[in-house]
Amino acid sequence: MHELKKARLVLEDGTVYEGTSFGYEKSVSGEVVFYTAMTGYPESLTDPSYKGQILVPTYPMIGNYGVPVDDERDGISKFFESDKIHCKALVISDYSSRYSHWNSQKSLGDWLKEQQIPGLFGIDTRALTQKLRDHGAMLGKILFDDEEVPFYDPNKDNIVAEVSTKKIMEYGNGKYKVVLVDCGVKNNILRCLLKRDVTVKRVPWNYDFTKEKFDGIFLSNGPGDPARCEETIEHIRKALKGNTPIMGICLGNQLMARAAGASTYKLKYGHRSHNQPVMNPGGTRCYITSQNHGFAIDETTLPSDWEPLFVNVNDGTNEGIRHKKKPFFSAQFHPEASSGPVDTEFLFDDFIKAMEASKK
Ligand SMILES: NC(=O)CC[C@H](N)C(=O)O
Repeated sequence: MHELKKARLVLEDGTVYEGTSFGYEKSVSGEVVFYTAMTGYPESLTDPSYKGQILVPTYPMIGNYGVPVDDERDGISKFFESDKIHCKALVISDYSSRYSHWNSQKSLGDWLKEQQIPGLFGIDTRALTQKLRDHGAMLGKILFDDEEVPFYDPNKDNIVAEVSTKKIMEYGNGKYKVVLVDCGVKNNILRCLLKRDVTVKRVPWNYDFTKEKFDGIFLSNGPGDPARCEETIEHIRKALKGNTPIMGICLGNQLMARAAGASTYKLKYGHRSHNQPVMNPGGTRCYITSQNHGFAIDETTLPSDWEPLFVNVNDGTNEGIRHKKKPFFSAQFHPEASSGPVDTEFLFDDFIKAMEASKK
């Protein structure tokens, strides 16, 4: 039988975990982050917001439902969130080489090999997660044999430029014309817009959309530190002077805040899961949300014409903002939730209503 290869995960504090390779055999480095969702690895691996990160799911059994077929509808992948895997590597506890699902086409290990992404199993991901929770997010590297690679911090680079579309793309033929600023957009944002009678013009992260007329402006999710997206922030700052409705998600929320004059900061270890509770400040209803972020808005720095829209019930951090008078709002969590609970998809309806109201 083919000997399974061993490899090491080395953290910046010197901790070493030994695991067994089930993906591509290549030494890599990035920011090590954990997520506690039980399902959704095809969606998470293809989420451009994980660019530069080594992903650690805490759920112990991964791979058991394989990898879906790569079908398209209207030019958009049906089951993936983008056209490739974006994270640097996957570190898990137990790998299921035998998989079963009506829609599966290949094993997770084969997919990782094809996409040249390393995967390690046999690592105590719960112990690793406790370490990351105590210490905060850490840099790490996966090393094969005697290979050496330097530590790499994705938050120091403008990685949005690497995942954003290089060319302008148009989708749908709906009533509302929306410009989608692609900072690393997840496909489900496109799907959620298109099913609501929208025509989408998808543009690169640094495209000056303020020179054209749209019914709405959409700011996507994306990887890395929002402070690195100065060009996008500059364009949003101009758009905030007008009245065209703007909605933002995750990185889009952070960029909206920075354009408004607020600041963002890095959370100790971030929110990555399917069960993050959020509430409207002073509200009575709780929404369960899907999240994947390491940065957050410092609510105390919001200018007086803005207000918090959602707050995280676990740690009290800000989860969204809105302008007090103009139709601008954004969420730190993922209302498009792929994967994850769909409690907050109504925010897309709110965006449509805002466009409808501003057309009148
Ligand atoms: N999913 C996202 O858009 C993430 C936003 C940002 N990169 C963060 O980690 O906070």
